[in-house]
Amino acid sequence: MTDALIESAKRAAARQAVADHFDPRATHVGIGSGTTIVYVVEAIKEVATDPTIRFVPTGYQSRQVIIQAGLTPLAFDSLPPEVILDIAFDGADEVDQDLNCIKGGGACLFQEKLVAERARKFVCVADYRKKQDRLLTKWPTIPIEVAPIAVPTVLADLRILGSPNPKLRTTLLEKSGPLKTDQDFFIIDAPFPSLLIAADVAAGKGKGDGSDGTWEVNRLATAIKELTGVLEVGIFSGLNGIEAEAIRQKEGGKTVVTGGQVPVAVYFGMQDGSVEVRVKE
Ligand SMILES: O=C[C@H](O)[C@H](O)[C@H](O)COP(=O)(O)O
Repeated sequence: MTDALIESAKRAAARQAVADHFDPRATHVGIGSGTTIVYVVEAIKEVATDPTIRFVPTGYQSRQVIIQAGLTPLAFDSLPPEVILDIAFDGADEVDQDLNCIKGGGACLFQEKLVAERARKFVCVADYRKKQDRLLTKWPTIPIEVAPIAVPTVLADLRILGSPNPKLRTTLLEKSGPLKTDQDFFIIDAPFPSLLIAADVAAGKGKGDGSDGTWEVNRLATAIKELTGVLEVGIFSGLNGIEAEAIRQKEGGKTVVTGGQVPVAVYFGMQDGSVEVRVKE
């Protein structure tokens, strides 16, 4: 398993995701963070001819990738309230059978969630290492963005929720101290046993509410998000953008539907050079 193989898997997945989902008539496009998104931007650059398209970044690195490609960034908080992104692309650290994702390996989960939820369609691109049936199979921890002053409390609360050894993420050079996010917050990485999907709970594989040591994806995301001091949790679960919009329409636009954070499709670049697409069954 060479680095070159992983990089070409990312590039292949990115090219196919862009070919299938990027419409050159788009006006606003979300661009995520990480190493895989670089190949997405590379592929978009080849087909985006309209200079008025605005690309909404999910943080500092993402903005640099957009600028270096000669595309035009637009800050998330400059988006007029009525504007919905035509599409958002991003990477993922691990994806389960239901397309729930762990994100935040690069500490950008908060802005990534804002952008994903603002998009009509959210599409993820990843290499074969990220394709699993359940979350926390190979990727070891849930990234959680936390207010610095709340770190000791949140660490203690996570242990109570069943995380054996949650840790504050440091920079690569450990002596430089905790890693700071684009919001000047910190990241806690919390391990948990591999997460159940809703069908596992229905099949009696565990309660999924933490009481028997098992957690279902949505329930764990909610439990962590409720801890005071947590800005956002790196579990993207629940509805996708199309499902969230369908509920909004049904309710006459009056109901706030939190969600739309799950991708409509995930493109995995495989070891043999093929690309596998996972969509909701
Ligand atoms: O915070 C970072 C993001 O969630 C990334 O999208 C994720 O870590 C995947 O990154 P990469 O494409 O480098 O594997």
